[in-house]
Amino acid sequence: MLGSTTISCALFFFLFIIFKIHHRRKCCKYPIFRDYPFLGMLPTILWNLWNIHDFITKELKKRHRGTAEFLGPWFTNMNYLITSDPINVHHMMSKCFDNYVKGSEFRDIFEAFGDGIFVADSETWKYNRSLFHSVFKQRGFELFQEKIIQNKVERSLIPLLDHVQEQESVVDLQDVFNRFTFDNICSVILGCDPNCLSIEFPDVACEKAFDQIEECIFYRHATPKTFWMFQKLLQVGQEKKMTKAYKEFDQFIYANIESKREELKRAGRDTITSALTWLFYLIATHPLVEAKILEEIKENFGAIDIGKKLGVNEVKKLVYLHGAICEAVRLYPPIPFERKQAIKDDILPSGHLVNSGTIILFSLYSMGRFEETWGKDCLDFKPERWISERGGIVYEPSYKFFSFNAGPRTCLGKDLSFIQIKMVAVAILSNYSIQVVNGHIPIPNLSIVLLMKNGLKVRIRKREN
Ligand code: HEM
Repeated sequence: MLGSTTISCALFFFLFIIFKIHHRRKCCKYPIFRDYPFLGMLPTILWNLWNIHDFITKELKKRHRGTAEFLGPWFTNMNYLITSDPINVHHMMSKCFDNYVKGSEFRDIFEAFGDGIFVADSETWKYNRSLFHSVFKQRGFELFQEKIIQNKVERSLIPLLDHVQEQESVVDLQDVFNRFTFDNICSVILGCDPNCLSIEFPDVACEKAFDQIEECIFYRHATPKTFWMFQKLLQVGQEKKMTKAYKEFDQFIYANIESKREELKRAGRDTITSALTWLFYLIATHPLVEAKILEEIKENFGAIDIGKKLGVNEVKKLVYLHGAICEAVRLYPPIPFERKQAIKDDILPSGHLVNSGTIILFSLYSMGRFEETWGKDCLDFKPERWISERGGIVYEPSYKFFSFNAGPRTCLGKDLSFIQIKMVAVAILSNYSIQVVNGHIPIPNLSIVLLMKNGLKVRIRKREN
């Protein structure tokens, strides 16, 4: 009797597995990886996690219109449609904007960002957006930023770099930029400068805590929700780190202001740090580009002495430098992937079916590296790409150059970012030459902001003006 029950159960189990495998194959017309029984496509992701952005790019390039489906382990909701097709981006970010939202699962994953503009949808988002818009688009805000950055460059950045070059020591430029942008954002939001950028390189617990939060959010994308919720309940693994970091970060914020501003910190600090770090890496490894940037600075402003500070209006004239920044954020987008969820069923221009509730992942990293979009030299660092025959800046539609998002949710800090990056780049490049330490290989980190895992180790030398 027991024997026949066991056999029936085993048969039922076997048939269930066959049915499930068959059903998943039928539903998933454009798989990105091999779909293993029970574990789905997760093993391939975990195996290649160390190199995830390049790996996904390579796989997407082989798929129809750079779009494919990812199925997570059985009985989880971890199913994504991944795309890097600009026409799909235009469809979801602009044409059918109302059908693609951040959604409640996004808010769960990004809970550390509270209910701010980055996670909000519909009316809450509209309200937040108009609030931020009214601040960022004021001329006074631009000038306020200009003053803060000029002060920071003159009083902290230049003295620190002078000190480093006198000592002939190696410095982590990414750490320098992190401290610079952290001081800057605290000055803007909190009205006080924590002075993290100083020759003592003080330990800043709050800053590290924020990096930790971003790393944990990245892992939540690569883990089934039930799994990370369970980890959170038991307070183990990444989730334990997340809670600790969150407490530390909150202590700092509450000690300084009453309302939380995590979202602005992500916008204003990490993205700029990322853009500056990759930009300097690319410039340091492309001497011809460096020479052209210096030439442009010289042509516009003559020889620049250490104390000379360029303002908003001056840096706007630097077209070649603008092209170099566009190239840096095209090849290394500070936010390497984005996520949306469909409200209703839809069909994408690429022909892929979207069911209500489908989660879409946009690989911004892959989008900057597609030959169909950027041509055969898509992997080259080529600021000339952004300069028109008449010497102006080439305009590329945001659904193609997606690093600052597209449609109604386009980044509100885009113009401000170019100004900040240019001011810092001119101050450094006109005073110092940068050499990446021999053998230092920049490895992208695993986080929601694309930084270098081991920083950017460089030596600096004073320029003979
Ligand atoms: C190189 C620098 C930057 C890059 C590449 C960048 C990129 C982006 C991207 C991709 C988004 C969409 C994020 C998402 O929806 O998940 C975004 C949104 C946003 N960014 Fe930036 N950002 C940069 C700098 C800044 C700065 C300096 C600020 C302001 C101080 C800022 C303010 C915002 C705001 C407020 C949003 C939300 C817009 C909305 O949802 O309506 N960003 N940014």
